[in-house]
Amino acid sequence: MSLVGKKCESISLLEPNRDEIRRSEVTPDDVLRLDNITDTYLCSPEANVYDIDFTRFKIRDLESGTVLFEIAKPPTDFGVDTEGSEEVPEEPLDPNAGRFVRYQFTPQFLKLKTVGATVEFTVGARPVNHFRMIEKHFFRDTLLKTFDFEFGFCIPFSRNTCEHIYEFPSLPPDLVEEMIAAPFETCSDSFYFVDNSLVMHNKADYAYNGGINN
Ligand SMILES: CCCCCCCCCCCCCC(=O)O
Repeated sequence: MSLVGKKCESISLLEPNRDEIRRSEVTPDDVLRLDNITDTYLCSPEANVYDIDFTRFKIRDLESGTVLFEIAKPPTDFGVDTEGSEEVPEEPLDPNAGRFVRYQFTPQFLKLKTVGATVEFTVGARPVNHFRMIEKHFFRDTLLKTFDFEFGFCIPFSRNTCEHIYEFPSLPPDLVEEMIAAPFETCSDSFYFVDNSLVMHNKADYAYNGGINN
């Protein structure tokens, strides 16, 4: 299927296969070809039939070891119902909650050469084969770099940790200045595939003006 440019709204799903897994038609090759940030999410939250749940994320500078960002998901959040007698899971109001992250870094971040991103995640009852993330970073209409990371195989009900190495692209100084001056116009799409089927799509945007008049 063609997913060229920003016109990515109409994504259909195949009929459930014999395992009743709805496989997305969006392939790794489709997203590798994208030359702009998508206007929409290319799969629904329900596409995550493997119950992959990111529980911890850390970014560190590999040269100095400095931790630049760290977040951990609190244990499963339960609310109390109006009777106060029984705990019931809270329903998120926005179905896309948790699919978008906003990062605020200082200009020094753009001088880094390699960053390690450690992610911890759990998986549900199904074995997860060929878990792969393709992540595309853009500034405005310019593709800065595509990262393609393999998580490999995960056994059912496992908790997994791995660190992926981001090698920064060489950015011209005038582009760096523009990125610093234009907070949140740098953004990324992260596409997660299991067995070449899109199961999750997350988005992020970035400001690199931390510490400058703010
Ligand atoms: C400036 C272009 C290269 C940028 C490399 C950025 C490395 C930061 C890794 C953080 C990505 C997290 C993405 C997410 O949360 O979905």
